[in-house]
Amino acid sequence: MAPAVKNTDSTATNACLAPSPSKKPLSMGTALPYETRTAMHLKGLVPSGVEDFAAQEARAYEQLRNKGTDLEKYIFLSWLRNTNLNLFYRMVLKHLKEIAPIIYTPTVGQACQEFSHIYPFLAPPAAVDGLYVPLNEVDSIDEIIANYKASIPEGCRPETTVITDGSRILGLGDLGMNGMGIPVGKLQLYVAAAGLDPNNCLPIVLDFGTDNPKYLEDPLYLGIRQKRPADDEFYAATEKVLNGLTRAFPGIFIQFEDFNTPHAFGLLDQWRDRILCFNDDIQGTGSVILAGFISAIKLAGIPAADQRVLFVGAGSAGVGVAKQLVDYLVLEHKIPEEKAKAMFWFVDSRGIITADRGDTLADHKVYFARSDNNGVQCKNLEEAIEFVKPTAMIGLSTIYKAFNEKILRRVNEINTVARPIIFPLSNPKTKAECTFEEAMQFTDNRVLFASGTAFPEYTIPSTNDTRVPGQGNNMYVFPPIGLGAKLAKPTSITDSMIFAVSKALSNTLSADEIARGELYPRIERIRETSAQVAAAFVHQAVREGLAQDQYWVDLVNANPASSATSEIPDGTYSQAVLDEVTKNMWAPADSVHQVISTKL
Ligand SMILES: O=C([O-])CC(=O)C(=O)O
Ligand SMILES: [Mg+2]
Repeated sequence: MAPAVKNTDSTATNACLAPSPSKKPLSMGTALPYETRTAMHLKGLVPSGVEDFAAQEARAYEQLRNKGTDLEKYIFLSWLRNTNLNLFYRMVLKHLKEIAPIIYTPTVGQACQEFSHIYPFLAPPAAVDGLYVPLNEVDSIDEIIANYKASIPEGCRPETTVITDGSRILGLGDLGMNGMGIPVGKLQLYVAAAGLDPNNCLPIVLDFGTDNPKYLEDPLYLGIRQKRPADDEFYAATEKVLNGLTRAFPGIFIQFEDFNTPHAFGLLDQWRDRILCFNDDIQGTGSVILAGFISAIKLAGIPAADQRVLFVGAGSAGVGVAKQLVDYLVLEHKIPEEKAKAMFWFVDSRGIITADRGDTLADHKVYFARSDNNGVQCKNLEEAIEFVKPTAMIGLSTIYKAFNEKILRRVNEINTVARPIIFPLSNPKTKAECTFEEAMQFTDNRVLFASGTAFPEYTIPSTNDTRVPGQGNNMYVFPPIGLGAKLAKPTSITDSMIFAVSKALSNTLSADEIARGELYPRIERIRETSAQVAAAFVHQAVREGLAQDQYWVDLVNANPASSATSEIPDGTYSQAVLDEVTKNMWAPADSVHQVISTKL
């Protein structure tokens, strides 16, 4: 893995890690030198051994490895984060490939389902996860935010927030307040992947009830026990929270996450031109899948215009992804919009979505409804495959094993020339349409693959060649978008910025990764690729005239990356901007002296 990028100004970098007079001192335990222990009246309160961060890290890693299940590992890591933030991030960065599937998908899904049962007994102010905003308290949002401000170290100020109401957590459905695990997990990825300062990241759950009877009846459920409000009340309450947030923290970057589909689209439409916000499931997933798709069509062996893409599942993510792909085909491959749109079919629980199938389509499904079906209605995936003869299948159905052996073999058979593109994107593992191993086995190892959740590598038995599955997960894009937004401070996040991000991500692939048929960069180098993607984002924000931070405007103007217009962003960046972005990435401190030298 690339070494953690260091900020040149370690004092500024770690200001929020340092003990502040009014707060509990940073827990560095066994790493505190004798003289500091004496000064802090801690002599005799810790074992006498003084060790460096590397030794602490080795002990923490040993303890992690000794946990029997992934959920126990998740609980241990949450505890570590709350007790020693610096150590937690040192370990996460060092073992990201191993730890990401625990703090993030798939284990975070199980952690959310169990959230009320595994909730720790660490109480504020010692440990504050973020904001829990109950529906009946939205009028007290200023007070809630003031409480939060008082709980974080002096000098820190939230600049990035991930907000959910838990109504559609991954592919797991309505988990109510238990969905808090997602903003917490996403923000850990912001820090690990793109170097956001962890103390300036704010997870928020809107505890607006749940329609899931399992939780309403669970005696240990910690959210409010009532059904979700009607739309009017939902939007009015959300508005109060968002207004409170932007009042307290002007310019804060807001990521909407895992709202049910109508609300995901509704909130984005309502807010995207008013505040600095972004929907990760619509725009983030769309962007990351576009990046994988760009890479896949380069390797598939047929012209882009000959792709026939079958989407399985028609929620916010699916439609968001398909719209990004249409835009790309129009802008990049100069395919007229109607023709590009006709390269896509959607299957939902009633079969292929057509204009004449007899049901009232949800608004977001109308754009892709087919009207060239001559009255033919395909009722299920098998029929749809025979009708469409897809070159690419993108699963966002949350139906476990929907891409079974028969389906995969058939898609492989149809694609004698092109390599089949199979993206089982549903999350977590228990919802994935197929595994990497299955996709390899049932396509004679020809598949171009990306999944939403992390799958193990696969070794082809006959050749002993080990292949790495692409993780088509928005973790490759939301962290750099958040970093780029924090730096350039655009007034809003535009489609062109998202487009630039996809192009930039696809450009990060190394020659070796491309040669091995991989569609995403290896996770071990995610800090490096996040910096590149963030740099492209900053360039695009300036190019569009929306960046408000004069420093970045001047830097980009002095170092233009290309002559791309804002309509067709190319995802390029200059070395000068990349260097500066890299310098602005937070990294955990390497030694106790680095943390305490200026503060004690
Ligand atoms: O969290 C993830 O892994 C991807 C995502 O946003 C979702 O599935 O809702
Ligand atoms: Mg999500």
